[in-house]
Amino acid sequence: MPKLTVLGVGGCGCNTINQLSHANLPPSVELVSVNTDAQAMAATSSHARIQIGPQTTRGLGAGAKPDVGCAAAIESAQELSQQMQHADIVFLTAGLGGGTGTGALPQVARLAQELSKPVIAVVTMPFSFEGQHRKANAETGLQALLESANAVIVLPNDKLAEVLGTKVTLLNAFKESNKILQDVLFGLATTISQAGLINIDLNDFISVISRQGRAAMGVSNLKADDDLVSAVKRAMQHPLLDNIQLNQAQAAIVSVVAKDTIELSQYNQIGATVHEQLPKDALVIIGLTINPDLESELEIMVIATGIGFAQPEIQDPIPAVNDNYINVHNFIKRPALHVPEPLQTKYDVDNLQIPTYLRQQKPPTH
Ligand SMILES: Nc1nc2c(ncn2[C@@H]2O[C@H](COP(=O)(O)OP(=O)(O)OP(=O)(O)O)[C@@H](O)[C@H]2O)c(=O)[nH]1
Repeated sequence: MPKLTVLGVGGCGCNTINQLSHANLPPSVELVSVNTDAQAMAATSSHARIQIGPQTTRGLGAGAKPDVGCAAAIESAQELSQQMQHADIVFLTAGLGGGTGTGALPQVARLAQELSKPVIAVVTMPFSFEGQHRKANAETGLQALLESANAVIVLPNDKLAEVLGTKVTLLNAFKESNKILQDVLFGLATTISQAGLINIDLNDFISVISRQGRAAMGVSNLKADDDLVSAVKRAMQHPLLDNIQLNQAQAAIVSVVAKDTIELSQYNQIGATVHEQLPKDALVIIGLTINPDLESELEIMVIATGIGFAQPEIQDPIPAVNDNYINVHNFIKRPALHVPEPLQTKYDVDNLQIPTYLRQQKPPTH
């Protein structure tokens, strides 16, 4: 079974790993926490831990300096490479804007690239109220990452307030943002290892995710009397993702799970809707798995890759006051972000949930 290795780098990356470790992911997914901050990392639950840059940072974090994060990754390059060498696909995740994630993530992606591993990175951009300095750090880190990772999925933290409402707690908002990676991992791990009626194998995945650039990902399901075209579009436009131009995507992988009553016309419609959103010459791979016990009519997962670099958004939804105005950084520095209760959201949570067939799937036996 293909092995997916996920490295969460820095405070945000380790929060995500911690959350994933409670998510009952398939055994083919390996979770690794990577941090300069020894104390914060010790509180993260994962399969493996790598404290990077023990000489450079003495276990005390990178102090919001990306140069320090970068030096730490270089110092620990051997350990990082060893951890990734048996992976079939490498996932990287971090919050950009601080020191460790911003500086180390592009280095880790480069190491994975040297090992010829396909790399998907999922990163957050800081809230506007965290200030210009963090924002500029994050933009620089993102550019460096786009050069070394293949597919980069960007989640601007400002979208959390926009989509979830300003009353959502910070912990719940983070949980929702970290859940996107969880959905991707469930989708990928299960789809590649599952024999479908129309099969998607690891090589199909690699040919799609190897396209350099930004990426989009989403899942949705179709209930009785629902509109199929809207369900496909929902899977292609996750509300927490950065505004990206799907009409520039070079490739997409679409995994459809359906009851045995799926009609040929529905299958065609899914393909046609995905093609309509992408350039004419985009590579689209569609897999189909039949599951007679599915709760909904259909479940759709889409990953679109190779998207050109979108222009950064010009206006700040929340004006930055100064770098110390609200220090989210210190807030989230608390060890072991606990996993909060399910939250109420303004959008239709069902359409963003992990597909039922993935949730209900029993871990494969080796
Ligand atoms: N969505 C989300 N964003 C987070 C989370 N934790 C931190 N962030 C964001 O990520 C940015 C970077 O914070 P950290 O990950 O703590 O920083 P770091 O990479 O460890 O860097 P140093 O602490 O300077 O070594 C913050 O400015 C926040 O915008 C989280 O759990 N979820």
